[in-house]
Amino acid sequence: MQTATLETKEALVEKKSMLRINNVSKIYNGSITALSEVSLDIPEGEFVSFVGPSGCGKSTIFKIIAGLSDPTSGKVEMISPDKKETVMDRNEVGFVFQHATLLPWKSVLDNVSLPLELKGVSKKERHERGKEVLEMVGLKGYEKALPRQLSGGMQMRVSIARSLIAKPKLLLMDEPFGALDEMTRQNLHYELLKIWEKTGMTVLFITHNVFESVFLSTKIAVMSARPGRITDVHEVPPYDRNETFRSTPEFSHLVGEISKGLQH
Ligand SMILES: Nc1ncnc2c1ncn2[C@@H]1O[C@H](COP(=O)(O)OP(=O)(O)OP(=O)(O)O)[C@@H](O)[C@H]1O
Repeated sequence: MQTATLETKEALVEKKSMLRINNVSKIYNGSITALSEVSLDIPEGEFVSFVGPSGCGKSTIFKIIAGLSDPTSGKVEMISPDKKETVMDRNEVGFVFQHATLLPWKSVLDNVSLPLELKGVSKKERHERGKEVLEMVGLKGYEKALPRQLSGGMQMRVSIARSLIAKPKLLLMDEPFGALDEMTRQNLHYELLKIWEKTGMTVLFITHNVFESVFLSTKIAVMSARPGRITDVHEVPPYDRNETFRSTPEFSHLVGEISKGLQH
């Protein structure tokens, strides 16, 4: 009798798709082709980075996924894990931008709770949940602080906490660490990976930093200059995401491959 090893069994269980980008093109003002026939299938729970030159349409893809912009042709399907039908429910999508965009007059807790306030959730409930997500991003004790009293890295943590409060299934992060210094950025890499592992969310992440993409992702989509196309998709093998990984030959090899792909 043949018995499959654990790895073989796991390989046989195909991961469910969470997002299907089908032949998406986007032409702005009838003349600027930002995206040309972009297709990508993203299984549930993946961490996918998009790297590519400035202006290749990375933010445009995110806007289309979030339903903030319509594709000129093609479609994006988001498959909710909880429901049978294919849905594109904006409530299940969280967004984090490069700048924290916090309201300066509101406390950290009120900033984080804002999405629930807008939905009419009671103060007691949204503050409870706000405290939970602040703890997740390592900001317990800063509930009453104002944004100006925090460093850039801490403000970004608040922004991440705010995106988590509605428990998104899919988190879109558009160069969230681009404005931060290297040490802060690396610390946030660990925090983000912990959150990703704990929540099981699918994360899509835009970055110009190839090292960052290799460190964080399970999959990396490399894009060409305008009109943006996906030219390569790299799978990052499972590994322990710790400091040692950054100095391994596998890490350097992947960084080299992706950097080469970006030059084409
Ligand atoms: N609303 C718009 N109207 C017209 N052109 C636009 C609009 N939004 C984006 N573009 C153009 O579409 C192309 C893709 O823009 P997009 O912001 O998606 O690229 P990107 O890869 O995210 O760039 P960056 O890395 O610099 O942020 C660019 O040439 C941009 O100028």
